[in-house]
Amino acid sequence: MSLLSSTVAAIRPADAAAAAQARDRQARMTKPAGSLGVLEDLSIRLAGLAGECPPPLPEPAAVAVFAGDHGVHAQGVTPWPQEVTGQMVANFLAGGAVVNAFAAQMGASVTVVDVGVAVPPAAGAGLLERNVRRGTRDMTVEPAMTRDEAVAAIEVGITVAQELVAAGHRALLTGDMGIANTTASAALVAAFTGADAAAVTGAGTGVDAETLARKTDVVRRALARHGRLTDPVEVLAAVGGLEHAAIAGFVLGAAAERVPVILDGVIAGSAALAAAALAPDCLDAVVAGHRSTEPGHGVALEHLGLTPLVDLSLRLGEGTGAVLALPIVQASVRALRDVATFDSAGVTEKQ
Ligand SMILES: Cc1cc2ncn([C@H]3O[C@H](COP(=O)(O)O)[C@@H](O)[C@H]3O)c2cc1C
Ligand SMILES: O=C(O)c1cccnc1
Repeated sequence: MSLLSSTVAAIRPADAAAAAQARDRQARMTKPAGSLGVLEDLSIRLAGLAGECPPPLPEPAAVAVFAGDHGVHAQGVTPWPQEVTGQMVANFLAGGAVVNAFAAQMGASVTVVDVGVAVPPAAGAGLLERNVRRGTRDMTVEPAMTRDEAVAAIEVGITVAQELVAAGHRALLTGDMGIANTTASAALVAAFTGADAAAVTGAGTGVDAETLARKTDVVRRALARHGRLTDPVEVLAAVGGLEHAAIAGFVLGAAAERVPVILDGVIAGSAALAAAALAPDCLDAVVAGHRSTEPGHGVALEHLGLTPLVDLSLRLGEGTGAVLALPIVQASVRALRDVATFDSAGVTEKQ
């Protein structure tokens, strides 16, 4: 059996008994019932995922930044040159990017994975070199990847998740780097949700009105070029990116390991649509870290039935929004684990 098939087969639904235990404990903790709002639901979900109440604290945490380039860059969908992807990979490794600063603040490690960079930096300390090909093909002309390339990139993501869990991590966070990848993200969201190109295509790194119109047309042409696709791997291969495929695999790998995975922005949201189409139960492991300003991100989250934890008008990627949500996820478990009950603390309950 392939790694993808065995991983999908290993994904099981949440444990209802552990979730019920967590729900019961939330009602007995020394606070008015329901007063922790979304954090109560989150702790119940994480208990169901772990199959025990309380679940393990989601730490240590690891961000995996998957980097890849895009043939659709040739269509003028972003003002940034393609070589910025590889240059930013070097910046992540040197600790100089925003995700490094946020990860240092939150006590998370940063792992950088070259799954499809066109011009990678010279082999540097710490880079996971798992390059499947040096960038995708132009989706407006032909499928961005072959099916085999898409599966290989998915399996890179699964393997990285397995390696991080084997190293002791108990929270996985998605990160991305890939100039032009908001175009592929928009195409994936449209393909998986049926939304119109105009409803899911956004400004990305900050394109002008003319570029946004061209980008929307590129997404529309790519969707028309590939027709209606139903198989999730075919969708990824047609209009996705190597980092999208790897992030889909990373989500599946985390779910199979029953470790929570916190999603970043539109790149992760669009990749999660593919993961959920391959194994719907993987969503029990998924936490939406934040909502980015990209319109396709809100559409993806709604389709997945996920509520983002923070909404700070970020539009960066790299894993930054996922890292900001990490302490909220950790606090939800800490409360379930450490807060006394009315009985144990001798606090009188309401009449
Ligand atoms: C310096 C720099 C750092 C970044 N960090 C993340 N992105 C983000 O922007 C890119 C997607 O936007 P678009 O589709 O408009 O090209 C991705 O690489 C994403 O991670 C960056 C972009 C730049 C330029
Ligand atoms: O939603 C995101 O994460 C995003 C938005 C713009 C550019 N890069 C990433």
